[in-house]
Order: sequence, then C-alpha cells, then structure tokens
Amino acid sequence: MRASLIQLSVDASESAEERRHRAASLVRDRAGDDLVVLPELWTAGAWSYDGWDREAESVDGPTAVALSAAARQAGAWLHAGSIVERDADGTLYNTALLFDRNGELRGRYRKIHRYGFDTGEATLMGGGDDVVTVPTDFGVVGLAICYDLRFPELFRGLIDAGAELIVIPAAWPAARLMHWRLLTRTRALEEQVFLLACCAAGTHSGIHQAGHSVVVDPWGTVLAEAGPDQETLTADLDMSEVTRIRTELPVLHDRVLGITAPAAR
Ligand SMILES: NC(=O)CCC(=O)C(=O)O
Repeated sequence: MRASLIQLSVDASESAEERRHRAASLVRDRAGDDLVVLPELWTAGAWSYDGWDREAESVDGPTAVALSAAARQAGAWLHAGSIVERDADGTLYNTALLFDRNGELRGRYRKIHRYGFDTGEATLMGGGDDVVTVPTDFGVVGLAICYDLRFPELFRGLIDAGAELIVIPAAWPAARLMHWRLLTRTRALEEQVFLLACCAAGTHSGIHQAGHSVVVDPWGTVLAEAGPDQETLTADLDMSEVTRIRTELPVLHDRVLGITAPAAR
C-alpha cells in the first residue's frame, strides 16, 4: 500500500479556513494513494491556545465536511490529523478523524495524554478514554496523537487490539526533535508495527515545529523521512512485513503480563 504524509505548514499567515482549502487541495492531489495523513490541530494551531475556542467544531463541522469530500475525491483513506472538537457539553478535545475512501468517518480518537502540565491542553481540554483501532482494506490502523508517543502502555494496548499500522499526527517542537526521532523509531520497533508520524511544519505562537515526519517499518527501519519544511512524504508499505517480522523475531510472545512493582515502603 502507498501512504503519504502531508507535513503541512501551520503559521499565522493564513486563516483556518484558508488552511482548510489548502489542505483539502493537497489531499486531492494524492489520488492513487491508499492512505493520506495530516498533522495535529492544523486548523487552529496546536500551540495557539487563544484560538482554540474560536476554531472548535464538532466531528461533522467544517473540517470534517471539507476533508471527507477530499478523501472521496482522492479515493484514499484519509487520516485528517486532529481538530479541536467541542462536544455537546461544551468540553474541548483534541480529536483525530479517520475517513474511508468514500469519505465516511470510520474512526475517531480523543487524545488520551494531554500535553502542557499545568497549562495549555492539560487545562483547556478533556482527555479521551478509549484505545481506538480501525479495520481498513490494507490492515488494522491504530490511532494516537503527538504526546501519546511518550506513553508505551497506549501502544501495547493498540497492538493488543490488533493494530498493524499506527498513525500519529503531531505538532512536535523543533526544540525536542531528538526525542521525536528516538520515540518514533522505538515505538515501531517495540510494537513491531508500521508507524506513520506526521508532524506540522512552520512556526505558530512562537513554537518552531520539528517537521521530520517519518515512516518506520516493524523492524525499526526508516522508510522515509521529511526535512523541516512543508512537504509531502510518500512511502510504499508491504503490510505482510508485520507478520513476517513478528514470526522471525517473536518477542511479543515473550511478554510477561502482570508484572507489578513492589509495594511502596
Ligand atoms: N502537541 C503535543 O502533544 C506536544 C508534545 C511535546 O511537545 C512533547 O512531548 O515533547
């Protein structure tokens, strides 16, 4: 299968609506691909907290409408990155959306681990509860978002739920590029999955984005890696490699479940 990661630039030079048009057009250009991926919170800006309330939308709001149409026109599965979702109670979530080739919404994941400690996402958004996997015509896709990369237990949960390919939209700061590069490779290797991590480019709210979107195979080999600026990164994935590598090096069978720490003294 062929996947493309659109490492979209996000900055203050255009409105969310203008960026939506630009993103939809870039998705339409990927007709022939099997899966197209966008970054985290690319409409509102992942670090532009003061715009989140204004740009918040429902899962059938303007971003979903525009991107569902783009998925249908491209004939590809589309991971539309994440939106600032406002639910019926008014709570905000960082929510990833996965559309199928007909533009139907087939997966929705609310980011579980909220970044910011006592600021930003950690205080302005609610956290998700659900581990989400979605069957597709090329394999089972698991969903995670940006800061989730730091929490291996979520990734174990995803492979226990059958994930063969994990997609991670992100807005990772360039200041921690080294962590991004280590963690993306490590999660693919330890879970023996394909990992597609699509970061934003550009600078918003003073945070320079890392770019360096990456496709890693279940052996931990980087199949494709972007530079720091906007670009579309394409890779061909042989999904049978998941079973081949899990059979050749069956470390997942050697897991010892239920290990607990000794009681605190
Ligand atoms: N948007 C994010 O989740 C940022 C995560 C981050 O900056 C980090 O883990 O470091």
